[in-house]
Amino acid sequence: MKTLRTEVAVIGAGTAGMTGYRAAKAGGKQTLLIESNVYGTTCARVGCMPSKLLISAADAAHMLHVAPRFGVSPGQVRINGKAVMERVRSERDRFVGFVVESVDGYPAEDKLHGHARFISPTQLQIGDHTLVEAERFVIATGSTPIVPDEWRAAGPRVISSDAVFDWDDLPESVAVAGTGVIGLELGQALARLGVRVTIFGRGGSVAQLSDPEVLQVARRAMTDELDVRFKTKVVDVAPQSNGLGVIVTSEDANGKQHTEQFAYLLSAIGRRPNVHKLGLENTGLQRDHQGIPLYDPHTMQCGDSHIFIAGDANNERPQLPEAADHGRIAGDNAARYPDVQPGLRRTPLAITFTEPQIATMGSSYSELCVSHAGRFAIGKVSFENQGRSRVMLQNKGMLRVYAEYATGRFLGAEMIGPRAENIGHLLSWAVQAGLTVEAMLDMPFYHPVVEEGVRTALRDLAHHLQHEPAHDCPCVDCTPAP
Ligand SMILES: Cc1cc2nc3c(=O)[nH]c(=O)nc-3n(C[C@H](O)[C@H](O)[C@H](O)COP(=O)(O)OP(=O)(O)OC[C@H]3O[C@@H](n4cnc5c(N)ncnc54)[C@H](O)[C@@H]3O)c2cc1C
Ligand SMILES: NC(=O)c1ccc[n+]([C@@H]2O[C@H](COP(=O)([O-])OP(=O)(O)OC[C@H]3O[C@@H](n4cnc5c(N)ncnc54)[C@H](O)[C@@H]3O)[C@@H](O)[C@H]2O)c1
Repeated sequence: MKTLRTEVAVIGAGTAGMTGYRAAKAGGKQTLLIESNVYGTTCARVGCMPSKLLISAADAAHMLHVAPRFGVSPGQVRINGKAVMERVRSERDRFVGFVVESVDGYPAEDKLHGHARFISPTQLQIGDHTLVEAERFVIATGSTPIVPDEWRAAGPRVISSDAVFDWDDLPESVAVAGTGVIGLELGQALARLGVRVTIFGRGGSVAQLSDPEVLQVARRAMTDELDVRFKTKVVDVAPQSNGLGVIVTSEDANGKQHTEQFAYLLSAIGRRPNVHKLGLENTGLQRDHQGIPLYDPHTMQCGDSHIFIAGDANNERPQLPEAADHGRIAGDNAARYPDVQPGLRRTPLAITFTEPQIATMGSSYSELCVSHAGRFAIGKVSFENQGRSRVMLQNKGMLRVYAEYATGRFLGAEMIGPRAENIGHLLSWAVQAGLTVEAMLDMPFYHPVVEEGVRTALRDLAHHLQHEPAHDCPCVDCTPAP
């Protein structure tokens, strides 16, 4: 076995790992980037980019579907599944190509291929070929979709999101398990592209929402358009005898079972951080119940050790911009160690690209019920009669905004509605800037724009801050039942 020595070893060449590698190099350290799979990152290969490509095709189909309501008739709509998937794959390959080009630009001696595993706090074994000795480490190993073993046993027609973007045609039908971000984004996109889709949600959750009023509106918006069955569990999955599909048995809240056939079952029930085959038991690090090392979210340092953890691997906020921020902080601190410094953490912002879009920014309702119980007020707006939303036939949804009683400081918001991706930015910037509701209402609002709906919600919030008692949370943990 070959032995390599380096100052910093970065495990995983995804977004967090690549950013971490560049930060450690910028800190003047000899750095080795270790990757077990192909280069290209989860985001570009099987995540953010191909999913948004599929959603854009679905948006185009949907626009034609609603056009007659404006008096515009597009004629007979045909969806060419092969052409849809061809564009998804070719544009995806283009994005992946840019990432691979970046990695190609790194010096050859900085890269190593193989699965890394700690065999001591300062040593990694890479496959069966190399021993790496390093002074500091960045764990940036990402996450893996969860597919329960009993579903996987039904064969190759049980898939995760990874498989969707390699299809060369759209299937006739897909059962989706999970009403989280992936289940709803992909489920709605496929349904809008003419695929027969049923989405099973074992509870009542909708993506990342926690506000009960927004959740209620979101459930209605989803069930109005899609076959979403809340409070319905997938209890059995078997292969079809011809091997061309799966037989899915589900059970609703009354215990009633239903058996249906689909071409695929897409498991979208969450992703697990890749910390289990890493030999972390050989590092001496303290770990939580999921096996993730305890770390400081401002420095990414695990305990007071020379090991840092970034991106989906730490499961804090499994999103692309966070992976990049984590990676930068971890790589920088690995280079500076032991002089570790807090890095820039931004206000939380999460966007789900369904239609209506879903956005949460700043502190969520469920977080405020814990941190500010009895000390925050709520304002809201429904988009049903909001002028511009109605003009665009996108008048569905609700925004709820939160502020602190004593100071009037804006704390966060949850919404489903039109242009949530833009409103999400606006409101998360306001949280990060520490604005009060009063200061936000002094800002310009044009006409007619969806942001006038934000103003309505803020005016309502200002009123509640002045005249009403503090919002009393009905529950301590408001997360919907799983
Ligand atoms: C379908 C889907 C859609 C998404 N859409 C969005 C979106 O719209 N917006 C958004 O912000 N986020 C989105 N995300 C989330 C986003 O893709 C991830 O948060 C982000 O890519 C995580 O980056 P990472 O660097 O932590 O992990 P990754 O990019 O997965 O990198 C981890 C790397 O580590 C390697 N590795 C693992 N273990 C080892 C080991 N032991 N040795 C060596 N190498 C190892 C892996 O092979 C992998 O290359 C989406 C995710 C999915 C699945
Ligand atoms: N637009 C985006 O930013 C975007 C898009 C896709 C994915 N992502 C990231 O990827 C992560 C993973 O997405 P996801 O949708 O897989 O996870 P998720 O955590 O968003 O949703 C998982 C869903 O599965 C349900 N569930 C869990 N266990 C189950 C079981 N045994 N049976 C049935 N249902 C079960 C949960 O109640 C939940 O509704 C997200 O947290 C997100 O950060 C982000």
